[in-house]
Amino acid sequence: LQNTAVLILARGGSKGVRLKNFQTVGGISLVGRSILNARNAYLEDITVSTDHPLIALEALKYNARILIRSYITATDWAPSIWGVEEFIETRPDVTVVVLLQVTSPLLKAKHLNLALKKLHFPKAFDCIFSVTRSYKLRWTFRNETMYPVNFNVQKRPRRQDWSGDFIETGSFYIARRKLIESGYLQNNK
Ligand SMILES: CC(=O)N[C@H]1[C@H]([C@H](O)[C@H](O)CO)O[C@](O)(C(=O)O)C[C@@H]1O
Repeated sequence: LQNTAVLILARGGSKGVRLKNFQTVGGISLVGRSILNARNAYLEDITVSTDHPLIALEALKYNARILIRSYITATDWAPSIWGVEEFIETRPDVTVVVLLQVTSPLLKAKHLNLALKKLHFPKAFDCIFSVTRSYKLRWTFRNETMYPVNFNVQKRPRRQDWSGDFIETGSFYIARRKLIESGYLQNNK
């Protein structure tokens, strides 16, 4: 049986927008929105990992659990996986982690549910994350030269010629414990 937990990483020290995770969209804070999104997807085990008292209070207001984030995992240079690893260390019972990013407040509970179903069917996948399909033809600039990234200039694909690229939306990352324990949120399985 799977023990699915939602994790929301919401540190206080955001660089771009001050106390970003506490900012509101339509009168509800980003942290609050993530918690409500999880709950609307029938996920009850919700933890907000933070290093900031105001964010912790906000999370409590929505009846989420709090994890006091360590200094290291709350720094500017810490990747999310560190915060996820810190969380599962405190929760040996958890087998699946749903990482919700507060920067995607418009996530639909329906999509989160579909993703969770996909984790188990048609087979047991290690991870599921949110992407959008893109047919945009991309170029990169390296060593003073432009290079096509995802197509061949001599054989430019038409939209109907290929299945496109998948771009992470950053909305959610679902991963099984064993994958996280190996140090990653994603693989191709
Ligand atoms: C799970 C994860 O890796 N989250 C990372 C996200 C996603 O890569 C991005 O949302 C994808 O669109 O980007 C950051 O917010 C960023 O670059 O500032 C850092 C954060 O650690």
